[in-house]
Amino acid sequence: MTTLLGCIADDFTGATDLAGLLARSGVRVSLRIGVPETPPTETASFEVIALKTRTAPVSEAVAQCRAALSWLREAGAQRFFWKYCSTFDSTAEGNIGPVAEALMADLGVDQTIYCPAFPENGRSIFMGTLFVGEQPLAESPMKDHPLTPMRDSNLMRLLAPQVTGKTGLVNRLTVARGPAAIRGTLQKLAGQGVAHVILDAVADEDLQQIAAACQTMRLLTGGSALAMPLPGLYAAEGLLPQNAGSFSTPAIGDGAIVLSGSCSAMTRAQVATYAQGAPSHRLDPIHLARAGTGDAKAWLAQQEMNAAPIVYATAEPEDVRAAQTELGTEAAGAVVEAALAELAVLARDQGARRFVVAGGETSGAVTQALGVTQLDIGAEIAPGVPWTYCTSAGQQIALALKSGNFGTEGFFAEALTLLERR
Ligand SMILES: Nc1ncnc2c1ncn2[C@@H]1O[C@H](COP(=O)(O)OP(=O)(O)O)[C@@H](O)[C@H]1O
Ligand SMILES: O=C(O)[C@@H](O)C(=O)COP(=O)(O)O
Repeated sequence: MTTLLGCIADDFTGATDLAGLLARSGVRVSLRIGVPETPPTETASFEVIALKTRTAPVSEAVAQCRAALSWLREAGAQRFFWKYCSTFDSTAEGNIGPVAEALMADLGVDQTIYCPAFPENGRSIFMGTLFVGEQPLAESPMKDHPLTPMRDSNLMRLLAPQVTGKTGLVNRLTVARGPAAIRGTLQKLAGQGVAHVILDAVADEDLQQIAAACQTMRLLTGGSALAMPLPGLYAAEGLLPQNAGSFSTPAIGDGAIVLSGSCSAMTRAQVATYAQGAPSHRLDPIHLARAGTGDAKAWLAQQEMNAAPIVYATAEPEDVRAAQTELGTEAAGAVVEAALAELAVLARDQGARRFVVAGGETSGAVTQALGVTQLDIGAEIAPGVPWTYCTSAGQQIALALKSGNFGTEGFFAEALTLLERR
């Protein structure tokens, strides 16, 4: 099937979030892990390529995203979506802006839009300022993120240093006036040479108006919620074939494991809740760096996968800072990611078939270690977190890749229960 929308996501939880929101429309969404090594053959109307580029060096992120774009164009896509985090997670150099500029250059477009708003999960944008719930981004727990601490809430100030072109804003007052007003302002800004336009959105209705105004643009950028209206809009354009449809859920074995490398406020609460009722093992990055994974592997070997144990490195901000001071930020993250990836493979070999993974970088490491290349999208557990299905070493498995900030306190148990009921 010819691909209508080709999407590139900068991390794995972001990719499943996007795929899940597109799949709400009932269309089949295919998610590839990394840029496929073979040319596109059996493609879906909506293709998402998951990359692990959020904190990669700029040149590497740009090269991977351009390769993904090229594969998606080969699959027939004419329109593209660059998905990044609803909290605009990025470093001072990128990679949101540099990737957008590279994709624009490859597609020959002069302007694109940026809208990370995800109202259902409390992310809204007003006058260019990004809010998490009622707090400006830089006052939210995102200020303490281990890899991308967000210390400014103004999207124009965050984006401007990441791009070479001019930045501008379509504010909420214009967005509320609907697609014609939005298009008019975008054209006016284009006349002033503004290439990178941030759009305010505080509710799903705003995103619907923005998507309707911009659905024919070759490149859109933003959070998953901006893409959610696109299948409906494409159907109204007569672009969606009748048989674009869905996929049937496979049977999955009972063994389960929860792996958490996210240190977000929500994940900390989720780990504390789940660990009260399940076997748990905490990973300490300093111990891992000195002594390796021997203790963790020995603990795991004694666990029944039917008891759905949890292994976590999730820690309070002061403990994360202590590990980073001792090991360096990158090395502290890497040692945890490598340990959780190794344990995921051992758990699979011990019979785990359902994997709940918390954290975007963590999910990338685990999914890659499990040798997964493609995911089908199933039921949504919480807004932006679907169950996904794939094979690993010849076994049918299910993965729930949870963004650090998503879900409520009972998420881990809820995820496993939802799968049991199906
Ligand atoms: N105790 C810890 N100390 C330092 N870094 C940690 C610790 N626990 C996890 N990390 C690292 O923090 C990062 C969390 O990022 P990620 O998995 O993307 O979570 P989130 O989805 O919350 O952003 C990962 O690189 C992880 O390995
Ligand atoms: O847009 C979002 O918030 C998520 O889809 C996302 O990108 C998740 O990133 P992590 O919080 O790093 O898991």
